Amino acid sequence: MANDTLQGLFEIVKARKAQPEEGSYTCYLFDKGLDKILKKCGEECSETIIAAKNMDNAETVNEICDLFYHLLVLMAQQGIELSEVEAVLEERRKKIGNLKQFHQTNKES
Ligand SMILES: N=c1c2ncn([C@@H]3O[C@H](COP(=O)(O)OP(=O)(O)OP(=O)(O)O)[C@@H](O)[C@H]3O)c2ncn1[C@@H]1O[C@H](COP(=O)(O)O)[C@@H](O)[C@H]1O
Repeated sequence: MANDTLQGLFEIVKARKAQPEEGSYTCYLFDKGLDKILKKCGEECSETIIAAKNMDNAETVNEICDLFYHLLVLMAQQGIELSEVEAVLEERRKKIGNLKQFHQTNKES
């Protein structure tokens, strides 16, 4: 579900890059270029931290959505596919499982 939502948004972001559209905020970011996109990622990250420190979950969720969106714009800008991120996460998931098993085995012996 979350995967489909991110994938759907990413498809729109990539479509904006391929075919600029009037009034599109995404196109505005691509026009400005990498430095602007990186600045926005930094800002949204800071705003997420502030919202979380304020214990405001509704605001934190909003800021996480802004951050996800800007990260997807960054990925499109750099030619990174969502499948590359998923593949790394999937590899890590396997490794974490192995590590737990390793600690468990060591404790028992
Ligand atoms: N998910 C988002 C999304 N999240 C955040 N934002 C924009 O990110 C900006 C963040 O707000 P800020 O106040 O930090 O920035 P700002 O002052 O508006 O802009 P800057 O001058 O600082 O760049 C807002 O303008 C939001 O509208 C988004 N803009 C677009 N999308 C989605 O992207 C898709 C394409 O949108 P368009 O490119 O606008 O057609 C649509 O499906 C949208 O839902």
